Amino acid sequence: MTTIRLTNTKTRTKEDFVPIDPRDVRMYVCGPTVYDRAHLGNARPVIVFDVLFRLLRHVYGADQVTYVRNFTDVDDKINAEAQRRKSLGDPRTLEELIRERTEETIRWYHEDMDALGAMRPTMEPRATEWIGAMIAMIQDLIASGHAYEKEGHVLFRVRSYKDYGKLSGRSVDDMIAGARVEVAPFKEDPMDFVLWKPSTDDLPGWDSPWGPNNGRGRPGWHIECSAMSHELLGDSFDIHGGGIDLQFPHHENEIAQSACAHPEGSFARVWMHNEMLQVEGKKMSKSLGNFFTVRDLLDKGIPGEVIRFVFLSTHYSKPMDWTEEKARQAETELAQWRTVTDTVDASEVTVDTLLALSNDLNTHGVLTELRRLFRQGDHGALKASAELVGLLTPEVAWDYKKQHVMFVPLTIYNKVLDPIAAKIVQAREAKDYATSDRIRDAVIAAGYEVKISKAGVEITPTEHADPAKLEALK
Ligand SMILES: Nc1ncnc2c1ncn2[C@@H]1O[C@H](COP(=O)(O)OP(=O)(O)OP(=O)(O)O)[C@@H](O)[C@H]1O
Ligand SMILES: [Zn+2]
Repeated sequence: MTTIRLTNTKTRTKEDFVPIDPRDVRMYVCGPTVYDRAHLGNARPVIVFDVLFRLLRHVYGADQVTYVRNFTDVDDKINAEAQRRKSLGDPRTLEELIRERTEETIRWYHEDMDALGAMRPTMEPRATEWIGAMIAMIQDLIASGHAYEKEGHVLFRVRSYKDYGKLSGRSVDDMIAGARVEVAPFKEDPMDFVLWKPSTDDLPGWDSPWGPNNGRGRPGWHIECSAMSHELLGDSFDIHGGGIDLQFPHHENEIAQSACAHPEGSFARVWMHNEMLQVEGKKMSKSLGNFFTVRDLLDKGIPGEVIRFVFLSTHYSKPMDWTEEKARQAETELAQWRTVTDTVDASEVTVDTLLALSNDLNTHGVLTELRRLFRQGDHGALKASAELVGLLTPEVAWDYKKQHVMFVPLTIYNKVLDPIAAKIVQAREAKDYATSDRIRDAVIAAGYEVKISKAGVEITPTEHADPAKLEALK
């Protein structure tokens, strides 16, 4: 059986992945807070963990892998949007408006992530459906001295958990010095974080054992993931994932809660974090306002498969940018691959594809292998290997005869252009620059742009392109 190796953030090393139970491999990934459309950065963990899900299914069997990704549907940002609608005169109750907001956001999320070819996780629990489990877990934490109630709030006593900070490699004192921890009168220690907080009558709330008004309140964000992962995956499971921005405090807090409530278990064995999609060196985020949504790109006509390809071209552990140039190149390659695999049956995933992917999800290496298969004309293997990373599948099919990313309206003249590009490369390799220049000039005269670089020769039609003039050059 293939050995998968994954970089475990907890140990900071690449480790052989050994599932607790190979017949039931279990993964939890922190999902979105459903208050608005997903931005392109939010799509990165979806694609990264979709690729891992596909690999696990390939290695252990499609029915032997459970992937849970939650929806956080209780949050101040959701309430704020509902309140905004109410203030604009919507006659419905705040509860109805909140429900409407979360429902529509979940629907959008599914539509957008489906368009990127991401498989739906096995289970997608909503926080509001698991409040009972959260309350029970908080009660256990209070009973064992790891949490306390004060003024209707319940707080986790961070100093009661000696390993706090291990995941992110920080000491509690460093964290206090460096972090934006909220100092509040109801906290014994500034590091303590909220497990439960009171709710007013007009905001979403559930009865609880804590505080006045039947303890009407709502859970803190961190306890949601600890409770839902425990309910659905048990005391110990294999992989926990999310973006690196969640490592501290969210994941640190999840670990503290789960380890203290279920000391008999090991919670997640492997922690994996994807790096950020950036815009000019900064994390793409709602709060910085430097974002565009997945839907913006799809509406521009950029195929979801192209977006997926661009993400796969950078390793998940490296920051990356979105550029139109990357999208254009991705589209060109995918169009070529789709042209040759369209009527071909998938054969077998190649050994090199599996080796690259099993090596800590080296998706860039997989693309290199796919290029090799394309060049060698091994189209059945190209299709099978591409499908393993969610490319060339029917779910993300698009009209590849039409160009989408460039704004010049054109068809892709691969069949003519490829042999001409190859001739230029051959002439240059033979140092016959007179011939390569002659062909290049003729191609330009036919209305094409020619880019020659170390990576190869790229010919793209301009709006004046006249394919008939190329026939003689073939
Ligand atoms: N720029 C980014 N690049 C990669 N992953 C990201 C980026 N921004 C958020 N994520 C990830 O998206 C997932 C959903 O996060 P969440 O719903 O908390 O995001 P958000 O609150 O909409 O984002 P923001 O960080 O923009 O406020 C998390 O796994 C998070 O790590
Ligand atoms: Zn989480």
